[in-house]
Amino acid sequence: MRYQDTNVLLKKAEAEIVESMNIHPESVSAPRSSQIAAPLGIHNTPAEPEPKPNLIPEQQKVVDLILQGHNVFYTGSAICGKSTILKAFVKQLRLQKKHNFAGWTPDSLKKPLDELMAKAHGKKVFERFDIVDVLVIDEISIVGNLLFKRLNHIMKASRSSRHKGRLFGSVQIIVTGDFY
Ligand SMILES: Nc1ncnc2c1ncn2[C@@H]1O[C@H](COP(=O)(O)OP(=O)(O)OP(=O)(O)O)[C@@H](O)[C@H]1O
Repeated sequence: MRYQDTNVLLKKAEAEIVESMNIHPESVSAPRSSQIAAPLGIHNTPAEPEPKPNLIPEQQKVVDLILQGHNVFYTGSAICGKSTILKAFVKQLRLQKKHNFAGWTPDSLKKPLDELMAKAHGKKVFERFDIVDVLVIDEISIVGNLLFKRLNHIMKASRSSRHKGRLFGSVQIIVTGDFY
């Protein structure tokens, strides 16, 4: 989006300069256009990745609560900065070597509960479940209540004895998304 905007600006600036210099637009070749644009500080180079924005206090507060280990649900209208929060705390959790991936796909959860329970007791999945510290669920508006309940059920049953029976097997739950 930003890259497109830059191109529009570049074209506009070029047209204005061409007009003021009384040059016929078709006679302006590509290399010349970049020479014209450069003095204006507009460069026709590929877009660089956007720098990470500094979090505003509300965003930082959510990140802090998550890093303190709270279960958090945060929401807000489209493009209000939810993913920016997510990227910030996932980065921090990774630095703390916390595991946040249980290895499930949405398809896994379509399977019968018994099958999922049995798998969750299998060595590999069990090990993965057991080391999970944080479960992050994005786009919560498309996650049905039943799926959420099943997930709780399976995690309660599959985590090792010290976490067994506790809500989501004591895994920290972060939920985000919007309903707009
Ligand atoms: N604190 C901030 N300062 C400056 N820009 C920010 C800040 N937080 C977010 N942004 C910018 O706002 C835009 C939208 O942010 P983000 O993608 O995090 O929103 P979102 O709520 O996740 O959007 P969506 O609802 O589409 O998933 C991005 O370009 C992002 O870089």
